[in-house]
Amino acid sequence: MKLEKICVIGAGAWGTALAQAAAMAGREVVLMVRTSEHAAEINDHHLNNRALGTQALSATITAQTTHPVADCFILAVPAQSSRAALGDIDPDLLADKPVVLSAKGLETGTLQRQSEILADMAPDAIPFVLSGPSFAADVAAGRPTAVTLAGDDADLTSALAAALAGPGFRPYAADDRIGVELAGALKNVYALACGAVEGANLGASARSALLARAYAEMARMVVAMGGSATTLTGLAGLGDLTLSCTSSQSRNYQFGMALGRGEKLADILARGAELAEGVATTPVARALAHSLLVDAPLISAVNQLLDGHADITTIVAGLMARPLKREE
Ligand SMILES: NC(=O)C1=CN([C@@H]2O[C@H](COP(=O)(O)OP(=O)(O)OC[C@H]3O[C@@H](n4cnc5c(N)ncnc54)[C@H](O)[C@@H]3O)[C@@H](O)[C@H]2O)C=CC1
Ligand SMILES: O=C(CO)COP(=O)(O)O
Repeated sequence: MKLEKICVIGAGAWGTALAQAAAMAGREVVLMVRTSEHAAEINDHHLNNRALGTQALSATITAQTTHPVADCFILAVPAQSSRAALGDIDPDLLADKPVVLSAKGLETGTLQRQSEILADMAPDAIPFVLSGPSFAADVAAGRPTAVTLAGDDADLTSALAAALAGPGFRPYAADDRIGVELAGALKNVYALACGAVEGANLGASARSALLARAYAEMARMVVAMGGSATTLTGLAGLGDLTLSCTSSQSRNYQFGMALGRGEKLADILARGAELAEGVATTPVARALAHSLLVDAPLISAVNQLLDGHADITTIVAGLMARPLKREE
C-alpha cells in the first residue's frame, strides 16, 4: 500500500508534532486546520505558535482547511472531539485507508474507545492506534521518542511504522489495539492521581506505590475489556504510565496537582487549564469498571476527587484502610 501522503487532522500540540515527525520521516504532510488564518500562519512562517510556540516546523508541511485525498490519516483532536472531527470528513476519503488514532481518552456517554468511534463514523477505514511516552514538544523537536503503533494486519502495521519512523521517532509495531488504546486513556486517570499526591505533599513513596497499584488495576481493566496484560509491559503501558505519573510536564499531572492542593474542578477549568483528558475519561472508566465488575479503587478514588465530594486526605485514608490483600 502506498504510504507517501499523510493528512493530520487536528492542529493542536500533538497533531502538529506528529505532522513534524511524519515530515522528518520524509513523508508529504498536510496538516488540517480550522481557519484560513491559521493555515496562513503555518504556511508563511513554518511555525504553529498557537500550539507549539517557537518550534520551527518542516517547510514540507502544508496547512489547509479542506480534507485532501491522502494515503493515510492521523486523527489528533481531543478524545471528546474525535466523533465531530470524523463527521466532517467524507467517509469515502477514509475508505480502505489507514487511520491512526492518537487521542488518549474514552468517549463520554457512549463509553467508547477511539477505534470504536472510528468504526461508527468510517466503517471502511483501517484502524491503527498510536500511543506511548511522547510529549508533543519532544517529538516536534526531534528528541528521541519511541511509541507503540498497533494495527490488525502485521505487515501493514510494520509498513506504516516504517513510513512514520525518523531519526528521532521510533514506532514499534504491535497488534493489541484494545490494550494500547486503554493504556493511553487510563494512564491519564492515574496521572491525575499521582499529580494529586504531589499536590497534597504525600511524598514520593506514596506516588510510587500508587503507580505500581495503578499498573495492576490497569491490567485488570485491559484484560476485562479484551486486551492483553503483556501490552502493558511496553511503551504504551509502563512507558507512558511512568512518564505521565512522574512528570509535571504532563497536563494531567498538573491538573492532578491542583486537585491535590484542594482546588475544585470547576475552578481549575474556569482558569483555563490546558486539556487534561483524564478529567472526562475518569467517569467513563469508572462506569466501565462497574459494568465489567473490575475492582478499580483508584479509578473510583480519582472520580471522587473530581466530584469534589471528598477531599484527598479522606480519599487516601479510605484507600489505606481497605482490607489487606495479597499482591497479585
Ligand atoms: N500534547 C501531547 O504531548 C500529547 C497529546 N496526545 C493526545 O492528543 C490529543 C490531542 O491533544 P493536544 O493536541 O495536545 O491538544 P490541544 O488542545 O493542543 O489541541 C487540540 C486541537 O484539536 C482541534 N480540534 C478540536 N476539535 C476539533 C474538530 N472537531 N475538528 C478539527 N480540529 C479540532 C483544536 O482546534 C486544537 O487545535 C489528546 O487526546 C491527547 O491526550 C497524545 C500524546 C502526546
Ligand atoms: O500523553 C502524553 C505523553 O505521552 C501527554 O500527556 P498529557 O496530556 O498529560 O500532557
